[in-house]
Amino acid sequence: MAENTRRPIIAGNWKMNLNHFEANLLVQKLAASLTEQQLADVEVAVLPPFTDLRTVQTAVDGDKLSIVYGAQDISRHKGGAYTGEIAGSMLEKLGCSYVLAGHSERREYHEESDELVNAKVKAAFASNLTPILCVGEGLPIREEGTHVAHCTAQLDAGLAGLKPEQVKQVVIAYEPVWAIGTGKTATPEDAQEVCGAIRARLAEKYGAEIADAIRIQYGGSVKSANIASIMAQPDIDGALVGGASLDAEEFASMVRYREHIAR
Ligand SMILES: O=C[C@H](O)COP(=O)(O)O
Repeated sequence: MAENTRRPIIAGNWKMNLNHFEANLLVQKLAASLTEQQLADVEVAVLPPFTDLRTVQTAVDGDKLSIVYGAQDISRHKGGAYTGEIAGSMLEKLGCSYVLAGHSERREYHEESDELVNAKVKAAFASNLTPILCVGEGLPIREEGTHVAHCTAQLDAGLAGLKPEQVKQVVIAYEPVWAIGTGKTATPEDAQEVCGAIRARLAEKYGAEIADAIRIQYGGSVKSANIASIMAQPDIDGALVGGASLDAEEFASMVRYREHIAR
């Protein structure tokens, strides 16, 4: 396997939290808590609700912050009569770099199918956005022991029909549903098992060069106290953080995860 040159990516998914005043405050505090070097070493992304995107854009552009941002969802449609939907072109215009596709909360509460997730991944590329494709198993599947097959099937479905050069850019987020917001983190070994299987599957389908370039995040109750052991795993290149990303100090401390290793 080639040397790992993947730049870690730590993304904060704010979910349905923070109004635009609070969004501005959090981004400012986050930037003030990190040095340029720390922001160069780790790509830091925030994924606010749609209603905060303009505020985040203004803060990032105005102060030339080395933080990127994106959205939590995207419409499969390009535009038109789709009440409540947000098109990729609108996100692109707001300077978004990333968009989540297939987060388990969308799959579960909004009945998003693999086919819809795949359409959203393609919609992201059509508007020059990088999709963060989320995969992960619920507790019954974990207990049954079919979690690896479940996640690789979601991976295959999410990436179906993409060109290899597009696949190479995708970020994959492995989030076991039973670990999201529960305080119950997967052990680093459990997380590595699935992330390693995801990379092996990518290598099988698209070749080692592409598989080695793709960044794979772990998500599910990640916080400053446990991030270092997760990031130490060979196939984990970042974290998708929910609750702990709403606290600027805590999130900044996660970005500095290497310091936790050094201790
Ligand atoms: O997108 C983030 C994940 O759902 C993880 O959320 P959490 O860190 O609150 O468990």
